Amino acid sequence: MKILNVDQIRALDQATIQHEPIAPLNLMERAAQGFVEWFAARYPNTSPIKIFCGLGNNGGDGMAIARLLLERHYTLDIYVVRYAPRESDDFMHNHRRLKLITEQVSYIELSTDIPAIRHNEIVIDAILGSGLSRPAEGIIRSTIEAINRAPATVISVDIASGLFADKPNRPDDVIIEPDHTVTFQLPKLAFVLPRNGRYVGEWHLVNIQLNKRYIDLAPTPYYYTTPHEARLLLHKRDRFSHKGTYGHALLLVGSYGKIGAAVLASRACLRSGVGLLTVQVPRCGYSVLQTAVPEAMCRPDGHQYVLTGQSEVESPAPAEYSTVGIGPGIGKAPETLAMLRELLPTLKKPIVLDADALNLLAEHRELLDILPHNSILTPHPKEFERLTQPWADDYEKLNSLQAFAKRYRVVVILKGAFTAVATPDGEVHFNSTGNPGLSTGGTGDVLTGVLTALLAQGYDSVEAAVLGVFAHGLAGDRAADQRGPIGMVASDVIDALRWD
Ligand SMILES: NC(=O)C1=CN([C@@H]2O[C@H](COP(=O)(O)OP(=O)(O)OC[C@H]3O[C@@H](n4cnc5c(N)ncnc54)[C@H](OP(=O)(O)O)[C@@H]3O)[C@@H](O)[C@H]2O)[C@@H](O)CC1
Ligand SMILES: [K+]
Repeated sequence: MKILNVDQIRALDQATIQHEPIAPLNLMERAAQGFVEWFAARYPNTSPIKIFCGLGNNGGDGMAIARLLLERHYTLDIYVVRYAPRESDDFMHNHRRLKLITEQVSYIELSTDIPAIRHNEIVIDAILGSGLSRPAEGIIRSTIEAINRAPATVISVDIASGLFADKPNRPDDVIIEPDHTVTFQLPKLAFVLPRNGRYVGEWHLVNIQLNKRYIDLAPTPYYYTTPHEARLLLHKRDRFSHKGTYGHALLLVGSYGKIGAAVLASRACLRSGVGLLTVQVPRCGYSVLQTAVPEAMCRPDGHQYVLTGQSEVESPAPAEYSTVGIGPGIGKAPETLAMLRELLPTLKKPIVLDADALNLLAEHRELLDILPHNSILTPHPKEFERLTQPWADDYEKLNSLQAFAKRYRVVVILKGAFTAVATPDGEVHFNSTGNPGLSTGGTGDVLTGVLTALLAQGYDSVEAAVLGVFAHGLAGDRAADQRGPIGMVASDVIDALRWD
């Protein structure tokens, strides 16, 4: 699913009006109906509601929503924040229509007009929408502050008032902090950026049949992976396939005290459909791995405690495997750095790099230039910062992510809520699965195993990254259902992986 910017959203609105064709007012009505249907399904009881409307089209939506809620017999106090002399045409029309069925519309011009909000109330925020052109000031600011102070449930229409949809706010901007945002059809970039968490809450999409052709043609680097899209990426298994069909992966993982990471990555790789798996661990990990992961072949490293890449066991060179996954638990020993230096130039196919492999790249940046093109890097934000530089806000981080992936022709998976997959072509795919329970030791090792398995099976790097991140997050969601987000551990995520 595409994520469009504010100018495109406005043009999409116009394209829908022109080509459907539909009158602007009817499109607003459709948006309001969509919101009210969502609302009624979620809050069937008539809790008292306070709705705050601005004077633009977001306020117009609010006026129409107020009318539709009254028709459904909700108990409603309606407020218009009169911050300017100007009102949009569609606001005016819906204001008039509302006044035909109720006298009870109050106007907020001074702080003393702002009502007290009680804890059992629901606040609907329709003050400012995607037309925000400057930070909220004056009476809008005071109203937002009062709503944020209130102990009520807050639901924003389209976007929290005061939040820019596609560019950074200033740190001292006053923005609604909703429990839910109900937005129209497509997510906004602001929704998937971590620092906006409190200004978005849980967000929900309401389909209002905006012009499909415009959406299909609109250029954007930003996408949000839906379950349907993820499923389309999944390769079907051929009935006549055999284990050779699904590749032979090599994992270079583990060091003394971190053999667990090797076990997790290996188990996840096997649970993600790899045909054959060989795991190279330092000698101290040999018995552990052979016992904990009997399905994998193990080639013990020549070194007792860290990886050097040497092995006493006869086996093919890493370049002969379908792919290689390097990083979980490897540490940063000089021998391991030397291994990386020697290994990288020999590899021609994309590989997966994680954890200390990334930290070694950050400390020895010349290695970045010899990464096989289309390799997948899986940093968390701190690791990515070490690879690049600190950022002032999420938008700067996003630019830096896109620039890095393009420059080194790699796929970068920046982990977090709405994990971002940046491609060498400059696209970013935000993931839709996962939960805070995944912030626990070992889940990154699991992801490395998953991605290594997908590359080994012949997925291209972008598909592997988008699908792998989605499936990993979904497994995390299933694990959280079973165990709760606090009690779940990385092994639960492996057990919850499913590929159908
Ligand atoms: N696109 C779609 O698909 C659909 C969109 N729909 C709805 O339309 C909404 C967008 O409507 P919108 O463009 O009228 O914007 P909105 O935010 O209501 O108001 C802008 C007004 O406020 C003003 N203003 C801005 N910032 C300000 C500030 N800090 N302090 C004070 N004033 C400020 C600004 O003034 P100006 O910048 O011109 O000076 C302008 O007058 C969208 O969020 C959704 O709810 C649905 O109905 C149908 C489908
Ligand atoms: K709003």
